[in-house]
Amino acid sequence: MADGTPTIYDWAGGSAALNKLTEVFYGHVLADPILVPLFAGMADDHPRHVAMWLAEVFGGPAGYSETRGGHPHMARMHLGRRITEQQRRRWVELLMDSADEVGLPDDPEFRAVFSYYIEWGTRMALVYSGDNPPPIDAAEMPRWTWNQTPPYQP
Ligand code: HEM
Repeated sequence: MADGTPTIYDWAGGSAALNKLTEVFYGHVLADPILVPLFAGMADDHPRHVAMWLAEVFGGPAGYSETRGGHPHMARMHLGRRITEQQRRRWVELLMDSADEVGLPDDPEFRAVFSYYIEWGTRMALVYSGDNPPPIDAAEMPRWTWNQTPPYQP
């Protein structure tokens, strides 16, 4: 960032860390009875695309917008999937477990901002997946910054 504060992407460990996270996470998703009905047919490169998305949201390279269709494509991928609250909760739970498993930073500031995005993003995915999705092109790519919890750098 301009003032020298690392981006959330950098703090997380960059693309290598996010790819590791999504690889491990979707492994758990495919083994989960509540989530597998939604993901059984997912593309092999789905974990890599979600890692690209997260990188961009958290202040890293804009690869998802440049090569994958940006926010409209992401939103469209959730249309009509009828995600339930139980599935959303499990998705969050498995992602947080995976964050621990792959050793994402566990300082309170990083985890707070990470959870903030994941809570919002999963609720948006549920909204897009339901009966009255918002217009696909109305939203911009979300960009998450530290806000109230800048990293603690002694
Ligand atoms: C912060 C939360 C979320 C993020 C960042 C996210 C991200 C994404 C992205 C980027 C794609 C498109 C990948 C591509 O470009 O091909 C996608 C697709 C998909 N998402 Fe999400 N998602 C979120 C929440 C959820 C939740 C809560 C569910 C269900 C419980 C879900 C189910 C799916 C499914 C089934 C697909 C299609 C997978 C495939 O067939 O390849 N997503 N998601």
